[in-house]
Amino acid sequence: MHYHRLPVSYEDRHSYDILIEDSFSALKAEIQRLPSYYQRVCIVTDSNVSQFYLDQLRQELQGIFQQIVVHILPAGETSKNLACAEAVYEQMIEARFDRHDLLIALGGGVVGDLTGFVAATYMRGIDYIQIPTSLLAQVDSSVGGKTGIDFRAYKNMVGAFKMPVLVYMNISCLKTLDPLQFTCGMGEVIKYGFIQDKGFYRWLQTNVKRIMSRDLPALAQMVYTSADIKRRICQLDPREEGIRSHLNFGHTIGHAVEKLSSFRLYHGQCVSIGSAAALYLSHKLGKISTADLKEGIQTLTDFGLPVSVDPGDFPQMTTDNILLASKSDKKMQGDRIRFVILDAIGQADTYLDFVDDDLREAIDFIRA
Ligand SMILES: NC(=O)c1ccc[n+]([C@@H]2O[C@H](COP(=O)([O-])OP(=O)(O)OC[C@H]3O[C@@H](n4cnc5c(N)ncnc54)[C@H](O)[C@@H]3O)[C@@H](O)[C@H]2O)c1
Ligand SMILES: O=C(O)C(=O)C[C@@H](O)[C@H](O)[C@H](O)COP(=O)(O)O
Ligand SMILES: [Zn+2]
Repeated sequence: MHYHRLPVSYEDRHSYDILIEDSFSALKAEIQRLPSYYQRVCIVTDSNVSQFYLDQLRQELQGIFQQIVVHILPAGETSKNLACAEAVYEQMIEARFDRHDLLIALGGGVVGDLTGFVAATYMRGIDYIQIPTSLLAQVDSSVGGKTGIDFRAYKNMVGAFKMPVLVYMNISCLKTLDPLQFTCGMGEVIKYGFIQDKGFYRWLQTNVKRIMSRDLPALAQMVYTSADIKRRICQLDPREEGIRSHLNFGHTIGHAVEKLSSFRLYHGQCVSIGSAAALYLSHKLGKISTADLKEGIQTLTDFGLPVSVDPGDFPQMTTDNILLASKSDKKMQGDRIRFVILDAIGQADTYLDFVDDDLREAIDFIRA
């Protein structure tokens, strides 16, 4: 049994726990430990995850709630929009949900971000629990309370910070994740090595086989270390006023590529491509060696991640379009991009002084 409890404290007097388990069996007790009593719950999930885990979750929740409502979204990024959020509001209004009821997000980052956003906005805010089932959601999106939706294909353009009351991870769920989606999660995992923890980066490099074969103890260690790194950063800076921006490593050009692919490329793949560009720029500044750059690219590749886009597959991915889209992400300071670079492997910083030609060079590096 893998059992870890990681408390996340924020804004002086608030906190929630992250539970890392290998089943759902401790969930009921964890909900009963929460300080509030909830009459009703709405489980938001998607069309894939519901087939694997909805019945199990319902069983676990028997006897805690007077009513269990379920909302199933079509799986995938194209559901992370206002219309899908509205459909959840409608169902909650029909079932007469009020602020004392609860939402549960059962699924990947799409379900988690959207459910968190509904929780932040329904009647000006109700409680929600994250039950992340994808690797990406366990290592990243379920922690830290960044919630939101895409708006007119702009990634996460509308959203709110809303902390969950509990994050419950069952790492056994990772067994049913398809290989491509598993790889996507690795894009965010490797990010933690790059920005924060060289020892973890080395551990990942020496454990590729165990991780890719989903050896449960290896996954437990990896999910724990990742969630712990994210937890520590979010505790220091819950609203991204400083160090939390380091979690955006790979995301400026990554979000641009994700948008221009019309979400045909997955978030984790785009983070990997964006990381390759950010490694290139860190090298250009003389912060990391040529060997570090090559090794970084190799590490991403070893976990099956892409490090470039083929403009033949995506004709709209011109250098200028990627540059323009990078500038329309949320990380502008005046007319300059707040770009996350590495000072060294395991140490991130932000840099404001890239000119368009620097960025074009990095974009050309990832346009294979
Ligand atoms: N809020 C944050 O801090 C944060 C952090 C990182 C990413 N994100 C967001 O998260 C989203 C990406 O999350 P994702 O990669 O989990 O995508 P996702 O939610 O679309 O899940 C990926 C796919 O895996 C399926 N799936 C999930 N768990 C499964 C399981 N256990 N077994 C079988 N299938 C399963 C889903 O149905 C989906 O088809 C993006 O929208 C991204 O912007 C948010
Ligand atoms: O939690 C954070 O902070 C992150 O930046 C984590 C990222 O992996 C995640 O993709 C996040 O949603 C990006 O945030 P955004 O503000 O750039 O949309
Ligand atoms: Zn991300």
